[in-house]
Amino acid sequence: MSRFRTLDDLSPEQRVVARLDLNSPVEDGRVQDNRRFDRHATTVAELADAGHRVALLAHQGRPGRDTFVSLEQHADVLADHAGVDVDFVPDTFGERALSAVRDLDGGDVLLLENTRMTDDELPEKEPEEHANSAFVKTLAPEFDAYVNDAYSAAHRKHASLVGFPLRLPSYAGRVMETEYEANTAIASREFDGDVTMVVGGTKATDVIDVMEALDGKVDAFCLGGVAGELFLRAAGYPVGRDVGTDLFDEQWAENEDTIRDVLDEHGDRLRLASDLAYEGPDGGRAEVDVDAVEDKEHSFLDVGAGTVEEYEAVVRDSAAVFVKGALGVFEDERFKDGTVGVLRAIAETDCFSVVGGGDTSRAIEMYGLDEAEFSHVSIAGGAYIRALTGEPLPAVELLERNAAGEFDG
Ligand SMILES: Nc1ncnc2c1ncn2[C@@H]1O[C@H](COP(=O)(O)OP(=O)(O)O)[C@@H](O)[C@H]1O
Ligand SMILES: O=C(OP(=O)(O)O)[C@H](O)COP(=O)(O)O
Repeated sequence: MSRFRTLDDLSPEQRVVARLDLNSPVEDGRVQDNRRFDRHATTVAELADAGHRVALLAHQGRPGRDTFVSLEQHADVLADHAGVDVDFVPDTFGERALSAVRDLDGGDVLLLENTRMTDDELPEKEPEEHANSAFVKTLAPEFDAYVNDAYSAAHRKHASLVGFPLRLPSYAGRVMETEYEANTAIASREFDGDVTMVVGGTKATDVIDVMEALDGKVDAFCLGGVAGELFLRAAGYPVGRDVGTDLFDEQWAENEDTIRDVLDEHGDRLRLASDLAYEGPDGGRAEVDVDAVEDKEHSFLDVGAGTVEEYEAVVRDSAAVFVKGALGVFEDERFKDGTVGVLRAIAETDCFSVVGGGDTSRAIEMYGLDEAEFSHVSIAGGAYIRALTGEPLPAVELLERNAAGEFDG
């Protein structure tokens, strides 16, 4: 059971300031719709339907990046998903914002401007310091309650995430609640059978951290992606070729010793690819057994058909499966088989399943899998990794401390 309060504990008709994570891809200045809008819409609609006056805080991008844009478009996308009007004010805690907040009636929803456009938001500081920032000190008195729904940003110690619980009664939104429960399940739940982790993607350190942290909790790790190739290299296979990328050699140089140690220590639990896929001479998918690979002759972009079968069998025998990172470059249809094959096996199996990581979970809709067949599809990347590895999430800790009465009076 969670140790924070939820929307079930919120008194009626409150003035609520709610923190969402609407941080999204931006292409040619257009914000791309994605799961984050749909998920947060549940919390927003529930707050509006209950008659609260609702002001929303969220961020987009970081200063200096192309994705650092206003939240004006986000208001419309969110409104479409939530089925309620979402007004927008291009101000976060200045006079225009305060005036719009004071004009809210019960059931109204207002999105304030990108929190990262204020100087107070981004510095990673202790909650006490953030609670004394002009941002938090100005906004907090306008509200009766703070709701944090931004699980996927909960690893950041930013003002809008850790400052308000020192000043207002605080509650987890529905996204925060469900993400927390599913993503900590590997550490907090007992499963009646084997627990499997499917780990891939591009970041070797993510994979290493997860494997080290979950050693006692996981019966089998099925490896793929760039990380899988680096483990194959440690096992003596000449794979992992950089062609115009710095995915392999740089990560190898930085992590070789750790990868070798993990392989020595946990080798009996690791499943490495027995075959790999690459672009053949005719431009189609070609495959080769890892035993037959000549010195870095190909760029491998997926695990091979034999490996997919082996991993599918492991999944079918599991009571719980957690996924972090793709097994191949699934965005290219030729190299989707590993990622999609394993996801399909999970969907068809009656196991507890969590799929995390923004990129990997995109494969679900890209290839027409039914999200409802998974126990949980996380909208978090960095926070999901931290939950899996047991690292604390500062914003969650603040909700817990608030519920424990630490800041009352
Ligand atoms: N062999 C590979 N070579 C290059 N990229 C790969 C390979 N296998 C997987 N990927 C890429 O890994 C990405 C997902 O990696 P990552 O960012 O670590 O995971 P997530 O976003 O799910 O947390 C996918 O977009 C995929 O294209
Ligand atoms: O998208 C986010 O994290 P993610 O890329 O790890 O999923 C969060 O909104 C945090 O954003 P940040 O990594 O710019 O602090």
